[in-house]
Amino acid sequence: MNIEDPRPRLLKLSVLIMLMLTLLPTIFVPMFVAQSGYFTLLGSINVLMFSGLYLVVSTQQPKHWHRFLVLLLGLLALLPLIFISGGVNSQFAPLLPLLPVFIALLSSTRDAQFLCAFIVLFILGLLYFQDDFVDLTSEQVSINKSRARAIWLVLATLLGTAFGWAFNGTNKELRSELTKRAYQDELTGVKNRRNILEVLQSKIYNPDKNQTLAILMIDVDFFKKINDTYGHLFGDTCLQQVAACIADSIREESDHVSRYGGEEFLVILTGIKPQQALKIANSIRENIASLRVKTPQNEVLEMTATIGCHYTNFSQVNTVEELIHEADSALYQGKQTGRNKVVSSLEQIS
Ligand SMILES: Nc1nc2c(ncn2[C@@H]2O[C@H](COP(=O)(O)OP(=O)(O)OP(=O)(O)O)[C@@H](O)[C@H]2O)c(=O)[nH]1
Repeated sequence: MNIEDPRPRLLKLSVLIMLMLTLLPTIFVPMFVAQSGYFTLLGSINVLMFSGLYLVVSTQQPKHWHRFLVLLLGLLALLPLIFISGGVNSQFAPLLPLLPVFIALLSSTRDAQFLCAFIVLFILGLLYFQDDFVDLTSEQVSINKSRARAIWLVLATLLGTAFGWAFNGTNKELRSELTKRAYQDELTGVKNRRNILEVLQSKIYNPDKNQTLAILMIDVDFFKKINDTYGHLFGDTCLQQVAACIADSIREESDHVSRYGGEEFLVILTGIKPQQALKIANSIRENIASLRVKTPQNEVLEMTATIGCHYTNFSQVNTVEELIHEADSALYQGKQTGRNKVVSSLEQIS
């Protein structure tokens, strides 16, 4: 359960930006500036590469290797242009520090770090072998100026990578906080209603149809009276204790507990036999009944809960609503017939 990953959308947008960044200068720059035909040739090849890439990322489901393709084509587009236009003095060289930022946002911090190391070595190599390249711009630049530009390019690349790194760290924290808030009940820390409904939904629509399940709808008895007598804050403390008590009574690996709303909790027990389900339901009821909560007046409060239990098999379930309705009906029956009991669709006990 996770918030949607924005990177596939970012990837598509980035490829579109790269396409525009190659298409527009290839068309318009020759209209205003006299330059070698090689630039137009390389520009046209880049336009073709990015058009193809845009087609791939916009027509296919996002795949991990798309990000590497973007990285590879980005380098293939940029490096030859830099080679023929003056190395570290090229007008394209300032685009190099942007690449690790792009890759950090589109792929991962680790990929950005690798790319950063590659670009730094590339810049140093450009400076070292400066005189061995053909510079089609024929611009004369002193060695001191070239060194200064190389230093600034290296610094900008390192800073760009550090920015991507920091951004990804913060983004990861925010996303996990957002996921937690979206799926966890703030008061009790157990799953919230949305979360448990998604768990049920996924179990109904995914295979393993022969798996059995029991749905327990648990409602604290006379909770309004607790609130009215001791106040809402104390009521909240009681709900926290009940939630913890239910969580302690179920099997961590196969069962789920949620606060369905107000003083109502929904529990899912999976891959379980009917008698086991009733045993767990009953132990939850007994454990809640044995809770002792100290009131603000230093009294000791005892609580009870009524539990509606519906037992079935995923092959017999069509909708989540149908399941909830069955457990709700059993709970209603329990409330009508005295509370502090488990009422099951299989049999009634205690
Ligand atoms: N403290 C607290 N109270 C809540 C919360 N959500 C719902 N309630 C209260 O829970 C009470 C539910 O009352 P009722 O639905 O009448 O049920 P009940 O008093 O438990 O009676 P039965 O369910 O019939 O046994 C109401 O007073 C709500 O205000 C919450 O988050 N905190």
